[in-house]
Amino acid sequence: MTIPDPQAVTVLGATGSIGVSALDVIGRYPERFRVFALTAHDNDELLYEQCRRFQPARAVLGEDDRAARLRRRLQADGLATQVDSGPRALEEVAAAGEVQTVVAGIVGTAGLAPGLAAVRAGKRVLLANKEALVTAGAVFMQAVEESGAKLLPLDSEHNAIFQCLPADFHRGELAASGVRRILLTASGGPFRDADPATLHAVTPDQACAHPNWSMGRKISVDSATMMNKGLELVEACWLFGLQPDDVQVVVHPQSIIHSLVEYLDGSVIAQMGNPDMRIPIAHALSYPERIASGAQPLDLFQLGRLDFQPPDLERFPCLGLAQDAMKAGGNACATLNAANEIAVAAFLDERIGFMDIPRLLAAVMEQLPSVAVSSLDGVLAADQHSRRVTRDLVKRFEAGRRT
Ligand SMILES: NC(=O)C1=CN([C@@H]2O[C@H](COP(=O)(O)OP(=O)(O)OC[C@H]3O[C@@H](n4cnc5c(N)ncnc54)[C@H](OP(=O)(O)O)[C@@H]3O)[C@@H](O)[C@H]2O)C=CC1
Ligand SMILES: CC(=O)[C@@H](O)[C@H](O)COP(=O)(O)O
Ligand SMILES: [Mn+2]
Repeated sequence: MTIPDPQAVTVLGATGSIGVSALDVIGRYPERFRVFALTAHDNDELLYEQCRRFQPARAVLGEDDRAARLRRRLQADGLATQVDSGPRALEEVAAAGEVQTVVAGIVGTAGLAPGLAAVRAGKRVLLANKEALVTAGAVFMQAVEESGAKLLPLDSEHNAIFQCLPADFHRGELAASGVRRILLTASGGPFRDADPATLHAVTPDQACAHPNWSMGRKISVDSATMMNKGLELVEACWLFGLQPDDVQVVVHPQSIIHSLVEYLDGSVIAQMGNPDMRIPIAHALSYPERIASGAQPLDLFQLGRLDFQPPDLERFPCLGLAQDAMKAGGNACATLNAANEIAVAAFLDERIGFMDIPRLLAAVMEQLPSVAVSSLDGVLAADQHSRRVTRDLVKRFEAGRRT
C-alpha cells in the first residue's frame, strides 16, 4: 500500500482564532498535513512560534519591518522559511502550485483577494472569511464554478448546513433536493436578554464576551449586534444558492445545534456539537473522511435542555439591514459590510457607542442605495465608497457624543 504525501496547507490568518484552531487540528496529523505557508498581519511574535513549530516554506506579514524581524529570527534559528510582506505575497501563498488546501481565516474584506486567488487557482478552500462572500459573493462563486475549486465552509452554521444537506445537493436546487428551508441558528450574543435601555453604555470588552464561543474581536462584536447572523444569512445564500426567504434565523442560546435543514416531508436534520471550531475545521480538513478534532464529546445529560426563540429585529436591527441588503442585491451587501467593518472598529476604539453601530449602518444604507454591479472592481468601488461615507459619519457621531 502506498501512503499518499501529506496535503500541503496554507493558513491565511494563522495567528487568529480560526488560524490557531486550524493549526491545533493540523498539528495532530503530521502524516496527513504539512504546512506550506502561514500568514499574519501584525503578530510576528506568535507567527515566529508557529513557524518554529510547523517550519513552513513561506510566511507573510502585513508590514516590511515586522517581516524583516521575523526573517532575522528564523534565520538565526537555522530555518529556511521565506518571509515576505503585503497583499501580493498573501495572494502568492494562497495560489502557489505547491499548495492543495487553503484555510481562509483572515478577518474582514482583507481576506477577499487571497481567498479569491486560492479559488482561481483551483485549491481546496476552507472558508471562514465570510466577509469575502458577503462583499463579492457573485464573483467568488462564479470563480469557484469556473476553476473547479472545492469550497468547504468552516463557519460553524454553514459547515452544519453542509453536513445536513443531501450529499448530492446541487447549489440552488432546494425543492429538487427535497429541502423546504434552512434553519440558521444564532446564540443571540451577550446581550440577548439585556435591558435595551442599557445597551448604549456597554463597553467593547462586554460586547466581546460571547457566552459560548471564544473568537476574534470583530466577529464577537458582530455576534453582539447580531450582524454576524445577517452576514451569515448572506453567506448561506451564496454558498448554497438560496433566497433570503429560504432561511429562518432561530435564536438558540446554547450554541449546541449549529443549524438545521428542514425537508419537504417534515424531517428536520440538525448538526450538533460543543461550541469548538476545531469540529468544523477537522470536518473540512479531512472531508469526506472523519478525523478526531480534539473537541470534548457532547454530553447531552449534562446539557439537559435546548431552547429556541424567534429573533427580535427591533432589538437587533442589523439582522434586518442584512436581510434588506441581500434582497436589494447589486452592491448593497458590499456597502453594508464595509460600513460595518468601519463602525465595529470605531466602537472597539471607543469612538462611538454600541447602539451607534446599527444607527450608522442604517444611515449609510439610506445614503447609498443599491446599484447593480457586474465585476470585482465594481464591488471594490462600492466597498471604498461606503468606507469613506461611514468614516465621515463616525466623525459626526463622535462629535455628537462630546457635546
Ligand atoms: N473565530 C471564530 O470562531 C470564527 C470566525 N469566523 C470568521 O473567520 C474570520 C477570522 O476570524 P477570527 O479568527 O475570529 O479573527 P481574528 O481577529 O482572531 O484573526 C484574524 C487573523 O487575520 C489576520 N489579519 C487581520 N487583518 C489582516 C489584514 N488586513 N491582512 C491580512 N491579515 C489580517 C490577523 O493577523 P494578526 O493576528 O497579526 O492581527 C489574524 O491572523 C472572520 O471572517 C470571522 O468572521 C467564522 C466563524 C467562527
Ligand atoms: C463559531 C461561529 O461560527 C460564529 O459565527 C458563531 O456562530 C457566533 O455566534 P452567534 O453569532 O450565533 O452569536
Ligand atoms: Mn458562525
